[in-house]
Amino acid sequence: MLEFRVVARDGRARRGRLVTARGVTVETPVFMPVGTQATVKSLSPDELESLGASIILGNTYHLYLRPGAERVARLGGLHRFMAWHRAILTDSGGFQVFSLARTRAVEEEGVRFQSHIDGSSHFIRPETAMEIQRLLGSDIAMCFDECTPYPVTRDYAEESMRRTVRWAERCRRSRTGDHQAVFGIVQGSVFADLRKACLEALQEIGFEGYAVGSLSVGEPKETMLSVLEELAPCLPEERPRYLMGVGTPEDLVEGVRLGIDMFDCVMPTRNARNGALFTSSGNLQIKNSRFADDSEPIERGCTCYTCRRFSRAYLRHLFLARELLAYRLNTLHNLHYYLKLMADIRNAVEAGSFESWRKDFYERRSGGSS
Ligand SMILES: CO[C@@H]1O[C@H](CNc2nc3cc4c(=O)[nH]c(N)nc4cc3[nH]2)[C@H]2OC(C)(C)O[C@@H]12
Ligand SMILES: [Zn+2]
Repeated sequence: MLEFRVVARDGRARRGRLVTARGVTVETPVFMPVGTQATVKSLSPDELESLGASIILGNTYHLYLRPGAERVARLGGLHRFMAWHRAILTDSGGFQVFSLARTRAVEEEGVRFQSHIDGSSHFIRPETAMEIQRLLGSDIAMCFDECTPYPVTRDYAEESMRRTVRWAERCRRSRTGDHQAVFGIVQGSVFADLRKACLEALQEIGFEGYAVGSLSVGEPKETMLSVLEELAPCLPEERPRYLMGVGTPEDLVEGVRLGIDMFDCVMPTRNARNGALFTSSGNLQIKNSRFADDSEPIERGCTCYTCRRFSRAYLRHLFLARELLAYRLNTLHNLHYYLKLMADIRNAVEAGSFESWRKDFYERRSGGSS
């Protein structure tokens, strides 16, 4: 059984503690590095641990297609397979089928799609998605849902949300792994009444945590924030609240302000591989020629492995030369930035100084990118 306790509040912001059934403690608010194919790209599990990561995200869709969930189970499950012994949350495939598969057809029974890897045909039912996550052995499994694109008509959003609720019921009735918690995913696009109806239906079914889905799917920032403003306070107080696929550093700050506990996003790792580096005064693009002779670290005062040893000039050289070390050093810095941001946020909420911390955060960023 997943334990969760709110240990401090500051406005709507919450400081919490989540303990998985396997006994791993996750301090919240928390950012989950994305490890789609059983790896957080370019980093070893030891490096992830030294960065302070406590929980990472894996993907049902990808691991089902390759190397196969039964194979991972035969090899001891996902924790053993990737030698990550802290917590793992697996997304159900609901989003990936819609964002990655070559073709897809949604039916009441499930989703028919063609693999983005080799075009092979597949049919995933809610029960299949839960069986895959049971075989992977993640600590938290997500319901199989339909991620609604943006924008959609209200009729489409309602029909899709009702199907997501029926699928959630089937997921709840499915066999799950020992020590595995299941989170429901709230849908309803940008329609507050549909979002609330979905949440009520999911609470009727009963889940260990509640996620907000179908955001960070191309909608304007203010739309995402207004959906959260309305919905977050309705999410059960005593259960973890997870905002899927979010986001930028500012998104994390605003998400915490509105009462969210858990986040995941490809941004710190994907941007690292594209040379976009996060600093407290904004992003910098390392391939920019102004860094050619810059002996400074990415950010002065950053205590990450990369900033303690290497100059911007060296990182630019590696990136332009497409050296593998470029991706590793950039990823180490970006994930350190995200995980340290969340640690600072946890401290601020716990101290009751989140609003003044937030003001400083934006002041530092309005100083323009370094
Ligand atoms: C900023 O990063 C881009 O935006 C996507 C993240 N945004 C996102 N919204 C999500 C919604 C859902 C959902 O409703 N249900 C389920 N089960 N999972 C979900 C996962 C989601 N992730 C990343 O996905 C791509 C790779 C397209 O670019 C990234
Ligand atoms: Zn750094």
